[in-house]
Amino acid sequence: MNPSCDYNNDQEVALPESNVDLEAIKGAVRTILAAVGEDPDRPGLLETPRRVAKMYAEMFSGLKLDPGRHLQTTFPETYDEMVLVRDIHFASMCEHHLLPFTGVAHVAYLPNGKVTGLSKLARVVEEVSRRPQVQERMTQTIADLVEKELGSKGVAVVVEAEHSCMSIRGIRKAGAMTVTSALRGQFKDNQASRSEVMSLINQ
Ligand SMILES: Nc1nc2c(ncn2[C@@H]2O[C@H](COP(=O)(O)OP(=O)(O)OP(=O)(O)O)[C@@H](O)[C@H]2O)c(=O)[nH]1
Ligand SMILES: [Zn+2]
Repeated sequence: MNPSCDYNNDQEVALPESNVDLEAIKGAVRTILAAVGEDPDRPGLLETPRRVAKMYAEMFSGLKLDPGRHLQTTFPETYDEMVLVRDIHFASMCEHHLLPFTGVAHVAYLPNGKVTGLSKLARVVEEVSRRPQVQERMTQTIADLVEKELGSKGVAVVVEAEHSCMSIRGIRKAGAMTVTSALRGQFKDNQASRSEVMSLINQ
């Protein structure tokens, strides 16, 4: 770790202190540049290791955070119908190729005596997305956090994403969308609830 890094003062994005080892990433990027036949010391590439290190600090900023903490802001409410926040945009990193997968998450829950702030559901998606992972695990992680922290009677999470490891390399199928879902409680067990949430998500 490099606790003395000054990237935390960057205006673009607030990063948790020392969430990655910036110096190690810079060294690794130099090695990769040399390995692909580039000259890491040519002027156009001199700043690239620093930029890439900063990018990874941002893309992996959720690794050491507990996204569940956002859901601890709750308000007692008797409202017991579904709450759905649709189209929460995210960018995550596929753990197989370290290439982005991007798309939207839809998060629904059935309150159990309390509701959380709507932005907190988006904060959970944002923070969970900032890790290297597969889409299936990201989907489950969000559902598990909402179920655990809110004690919800039902949770449904649907994630739709395009994986650049499938669109710009390999099989090169741009536009192919991957859809994953995680259902908990009533949304899993009750056919009518499940149909209702899925039809609202797909509207
Ligand atoms: N299930 C799942 N697979 C993913 C995800 N992101 C990437 N992959 C897949 O991970 C697989 C890795 O397969 P490998 O055969 O080990 O790697 P590869 O030779 O680079 O595979 P190709 O992409 O087919 O060229 C690929 O099929 C990717 O499409 C994800 O979020 N979930
Ligand atoms: Zn991949």
